[in-house]
Amino acid sequence: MDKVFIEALQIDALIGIYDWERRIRQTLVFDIEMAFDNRIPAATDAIEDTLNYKAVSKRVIEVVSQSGFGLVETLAERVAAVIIDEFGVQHVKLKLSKPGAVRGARAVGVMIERSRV
Ligand SMILES: Nc1nc2c(c(=O)[nH]1)N=C([C@H](O)[C@@H](O)CO)CN2
Repeated sequence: MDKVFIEALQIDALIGIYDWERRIRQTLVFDIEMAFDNRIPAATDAIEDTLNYKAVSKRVIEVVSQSGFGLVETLAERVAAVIIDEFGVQHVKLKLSKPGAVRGARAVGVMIERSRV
Protein backbone atom coordinates (compact mmCIF):
# COMPACT_ATOMS: atom_id res chain seq x y z
CA MET A 1 0.00 0.00 0.00
CA ASP A 2 1.13 3.54 -0.71
CA LYS A 3 1.90 5.89 2.16
CA VAL A 4 1.62 9.55 2.99
CA PHE A 5 4.15 10.44 5.68
CA ILE A 6 5.08 13.18 8.12
CA GLU A 7 8.67 13.01 9.34
CA ALA A 8 10.18 14.53 12.48
CA LEU A 9 7.24 16.76 13.37
CA GLN A 10 8.34 18.59 16.54
CA ILE A 11 5.67 19.66 19.01
CA ASP A 12 5.97 21.06 22.54
CA ALA A 13 3.71 19.36 25.07
CA LEU A 14 2.99 18.79 28.73
CA ILE A 15 4.05 15.13 29.13
CA GLY A 16 5.57 12.94 31.82
CA ILE A 17 4.97 11.17 35.10
CA TYR A 18 7.26 13.15 37.39
CA ASP A 19 6.39 16.34 39.29
CA TRP A 20 9.05 18.39 37.50
CA GLU A 21 7.64 17.27 34.17
CA ARG A 22 4.21 18.63 35.09
CA ARG A 23 5.68 22.12 35.39
CA ILE A 24 7.38 22.37 31.97
CA ARG A 25 6.72 21.69 28.30
CA GLN A 26 8.95 19.23 26.45
CA THR A 27 9.58 18.84 22.75
CA LEU A 28 8.25 15.60 21.29
CA VAL A 29 9.00 14.28 17.80
CA PHE A 30 6.46 12.44 15.64
CA ASP A 31 7.12 10.22 12.63
CA ILE A 32 3.84 9.19 11.02
CA GLU A 33 3.08 6.88 8.09
CA MET A 34 -0.48 6.69 6.79
CA ALA A 35 -1.72 4.14 4.26
CA PHE A 36 -3.35 5.81 1.27
CA ASP A 37 -3.96 4.91 -2.36
CA ASN A 38 -1.99 7.65 -4.07
CA ARG A 39 -3.13 6.60 -7.57
CA ILE A 40 -6.34 8.60 -7.16
CA PRO A 41 -4.78 12.04 -6.51
CA ALA A 42 -2.04 11.19 -9.02
CA ALA A 43 -4.73 10.80 -11.69
CA THR A 44 -6.63 13.99 -10.85
CA ASP A 45 -3.79 16.17 -9.53
CA ALA A 46 -6.33 17.60 -7.05
CA ILE A 47 -5.56 18.34 -3.40
CA GLU A 48 -9.17 17.40 -2.54
CA ASP A 49 -8.40 13.81 -3.55
CA THR A 50 -5.33 13.45 -1.37
CA LEU A 51 -4.70 12.69 2.24
CA ASN A 52 -3.49 16.23 2.93
CA TYR A 53 -0.33 15.98 5.08
CA LYS A 54 -0.55 19.67 5.96
CA ALA A 55 -4.09 19.27 7.32
CA VAL A 56 -3.09 16.17 9.30
CA SER A 57 -0.01 17.92 10.70
CA LYS A 58 -2.08 20.93 11.77
CA ARG A 59 -4.56 18.71 13.63
CA VAL A 60 -1.82 16.64 15.28
CA ILE A 61 -0.12 19.85 16.48
CA GLU A 62 -3.45 21.02 17.93
CA VAL A 63 -4.14 17.72 19.75
CA VAL A 64 -0.60 17.31 21.13
CA SER A 65 -0.22 20.97 22.18
CA GLN A 66 -3.46 20.80 24.18
CA SER A 67 -2.76 17.39 25.75
CA GLY A 68 -1.33 16.67 29.19
CA PHE A 69 -0.87 12.92 29.54
CA GLY A 70 1.63 11.18 31.78
CA LEU A 71 2.69 8.42 29.39
CA VAL A 72 3.83 8.67 25.79
CA GLU A 73 1.78 5.50 25.19
CA THR A 74 -1.46 7.35 25.96
CA LEU A 75 -0.59 10.28 23.72
CA ALA A 76 0.48 8.03 20.83
CA GLU A 77 -2.82 6.15 21.06
CA ARG A 78 -4.82 9.39 21.05
CA VAL A 79 -2.99 10.77 18.01
CA ALA A 80 -3.42 7.51 16.07
CA ALA A 81 -7.16 7.51 16.88
CA VAL A 82 -7.56 11.10 15.65
CA ILE A 83 -5.82 10.31 12.36
CA ILE A 84 -7.97 7.21 11.78
CA ASP A 85 -11.28 8.72 12.91
CA GLU A 86 -11.01 12.21 11.45
CA PHE A 87 -9.11 11.57 8.23
CA GLY A 88 -10.51 8.17 7.27
CA VAL A 89 -7.09 6.53 7.31
CA GLN A 90 -7.17 2.72 7.22
CA HIS A 91 -3.78 2.09 8.80
CA VAL A 92 -1.34 4.32 10.64
CA LYS A 93 2.18 3.71 11.88
CA LEU A 94 3.35 6.22 14.47
CA LYS A 95 6.65 6.75 16.26
CA LEU A 96 6.64 9.15 19.21
CA SER A 97 10.11 10.12 20.42
CA LYS A 98 10.93 11.95 23.64
CA PRO A 99 14.46 13.28 23.09
CA GLY A 100 16.71 13.70 26.12
CA ALA A 101 14.36 11.88 28.52
CA VAL A 102 17.01 9.29 29.38
CA ARG A 103 20.62 10.31 29.86
CA GLY A 104 22.81 8.61 27.29
CA ALA A 105 19.99 7.99 24.84
CA ARG A 106 19.24 10.35 21.97
CA ALA A 107 15.56 9.58 22.38
CA VAL A 108 13.13 7.12 23.92
CA GLY A 109 9.48 6.54 23.15
CA VAL A 110 7.00 4.26 21.47
CA MET A 111 6.13 2.91 18.04
CA ILE A 112 2.59 1.76 17.34
CA GLU A 113 0.56 0.57 14.36
CA ARG A 114 -3.22 0.85 14.37
CA SER A 115 -5.92 -0.02 11.85
CA ARG A 116 -9.49 1.16 11.39
CA VAL A 117 -11.83 -1.52 12.78
N1 LIG B 1 7.16 3.23 28.62
C1 LIG B 1 7.32 4.45 29.22
N2 LIG B 1 8.28 4.60 30.13
C2 LIG B 1 8.43 5.79 30.72
C3 LIG B 1 7.61 6.88 30.40
C4 LIG B 1 6.60 6.69 29.43
O1 LIG B 1 5.82 7.60 29.09
N3 LIG B 1 6.49 5.45 28.86
N4 LIG B 1 7.83 8.09 30.99
C5 LIG B 1 8.80 8.28 31.86
C6 LIG B 1 9.10 9.62 32.37
O2 LIG B 1 8.07 10.55 32.15
C7 LIG B 1 10.42 10.03 31.70
O3 LIG B 1 10.21 10.29 30.33
C8 LIG B 1 11.11 11.17 32.36
O4 LIG B 1 12.48 11.15 32.01
C9 LIG B 1 9.66 7.20 32.32
N5 LIG B 1 9.41 5.96 31.66
